[in-house]
Parts: sequence; C-alpha cells; structure tokens
Amino acid sequence: TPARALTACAGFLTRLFHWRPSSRPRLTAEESLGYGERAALPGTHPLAARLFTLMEEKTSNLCVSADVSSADELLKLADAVGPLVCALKTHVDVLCDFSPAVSVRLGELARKHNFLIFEDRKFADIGNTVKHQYEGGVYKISSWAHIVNAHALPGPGVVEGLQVVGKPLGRGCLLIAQMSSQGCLATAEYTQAVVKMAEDYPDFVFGFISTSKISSKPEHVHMTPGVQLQSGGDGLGQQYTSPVEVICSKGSDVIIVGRGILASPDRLKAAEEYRVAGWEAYLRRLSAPREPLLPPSVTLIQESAVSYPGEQLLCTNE
Ligand SMILES: O=C(O)c1cc(=O)[nH]c(=O)n1[C@@H]1O[C@H](COP(=O)(O)O)[C@@H](O)[C@H]1O
Repeated sequence: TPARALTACAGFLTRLFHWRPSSRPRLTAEESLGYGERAALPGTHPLAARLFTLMEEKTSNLCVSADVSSADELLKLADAVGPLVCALKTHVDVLCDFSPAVSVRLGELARKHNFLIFEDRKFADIGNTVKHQYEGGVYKISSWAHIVNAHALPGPGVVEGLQVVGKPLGRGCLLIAQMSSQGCLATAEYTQAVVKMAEDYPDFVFGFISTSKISSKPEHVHMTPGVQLQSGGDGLGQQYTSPVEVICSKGSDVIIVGRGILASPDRLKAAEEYRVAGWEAYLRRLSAPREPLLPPSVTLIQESAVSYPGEQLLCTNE
C-alpha cells in the first residue's frame, strides 16, 4: 500500500542519514577466500595451488630466506625449519661451496618436509640470456628450484625466455612489482604494468614479490620480503614491516623472513614465532567483516504478481 511504501522509504532515509563508513577494513568476496579455497579456483596455476594447499596443511605462510654462505649451513637450516615453512628461499650464488649434490639434497629435504624451493635469482635480462642463466651454468636453477623471480623491466621477453625452460618442468615465476628497499624506483604505474604482464602469462607467472596486495585476482600469490617483528632497517636500505602489517593491512599472502630468524640465537624458536605471527595475522584477516562498504542501497522488489501501482517496496542491503 502507499502507506507501507512510505514507511519503507522513511526507514531507508533514516538508515542512509545515519550511515557512516566502517572504520574496520572490510573484505571483498575475493579477499575473504582462504588459501585452500584459492587453491581450488580453476584459474590458479598448479604450482600456486600446491603452495596454497601446503600452506593450509602446515598452517604456515612463512618463507624463510636462507641467506647463508655454506652448503652445510643451508642444508641444516632447511632440515630444521622445513616443517615450519611453506617455502625456503635461496640465493645460491652466495654459497661458497655449491655443488650439484647440494641441490639434490635440498630437493630431498623439500619432499621430506613438504615445502617449495624458491631461488631468488631476480632475472633481469633479455629473453635469450635469462633462458641460459635459468637452465645452464654452474647452478642449473631450473632443475631444482620450483619458483624463481624476475624483474619485469626488460619487458615480456624476460618471461618468455624463462617460460621456454620452466613451463615444461611445471615451474613458476614471481614478478618483482615492488621492493622493500628504501628509494625503490617502482612507481604505481610500473607496478600496474607488472600486474598486466603477469596476467598475460598465466601459465608461468603465478604471483608477485611486492610490499602489498597489488592484483585483485585471488589466483595470484603475493610474497613480501622485508619482514621482522621489530620495525626498523639494516642500514643498507632494507625496511622492515611486521607480519600483521604485511598480511592484515597490506593483504599479502606470504611473509619472507631472513635475518629476523637467521640472526636469532635460536633459529628454530624464532622461525616458530614468525610462523605463528604470520598465521594468526592471516586468521585475523579472514575474520574481518565482509563488504558491503556502500551505504544502504535501494532495490525495488515486487511483493506480489498483481500489485497496486506504487506497491514496490524499498529494501536495503544493510
Ligand atoms: O626478492 C626478494 O626476495 C627481495 C625483494 C625485496 O624487495 N627485498 C628483499 O629483501 N628481498 C630479499 O628478501 C630477503 C630479505 O632478507 P632479510 O632482510 O634478512 O629479512 C633477502 O634475501 C632479499 O634479497
């Protein structure tokens, strides 16, 4: 009746008048998906699906950055922190005694403890050169590293060169879209161009190295370095952010922690602290309220098939 319509209208106007944006961050439908749900999306790269799945199984979004200089130390660290991490990141060219046996043993430990190996090679050359750097040389990175990263600066050729080698092996690549270091030259425009490049190569690029969530696709993995429980830096440009900030506020998926763990007198205890901090931050993010962020909106619904003109009711979504 006109009276009911008027009442509904008045109620709507009152709610609209009192509506204020919530101070709590709200999640979009995509953002409220858990790692396990994102693993199951049809567009998720198989390696990203494997990563999301093992993160859920191990309740860990921690990647330890194993920046050590001897093979023995690397392997001992991998065996110790392996059960706590979703990925172990290496800088293989920092090892003073690399041999092919080291990569074989690292692969065994990755299978034993169910983590992925991420070689932080930061490829940044023309396609033909990165192809050889990835497959050949002393390190033969493509034979043992599940994940590598690359700068997008050279243009799509860098991905195409790496993809020739990595795709048939089921490997995946993260594009470096933002860096944690002070004065990083990546502008917002550059970062968006990197996201576009990732979208153009979904069979090989499955995510980003970034300081925040930059892609709206839940299929993409965001991994963030420069993480410590204490804020600050290292005097050489590194800038640290806390796990809560990275996972909750910035919306990233994986925390990459090096010296926060390596410099601790008890590395295992420190790794467990970071695993718990990262996972609790993730659970906290998931418990954030969902959209709508918009003020109460008006939808017209027909109450009955045969209606009085003007009997459509005003409904609100809050
Ligand atoms: O690609 C990376 O992993 C990376 C990108 C970046 O922007 N900043 C950054 O620190 N890293 C790497 O992440 C690790 C950080 O180490 P800590 O500063 O000791 O935690 C190092 O291995 C860096 O090479």
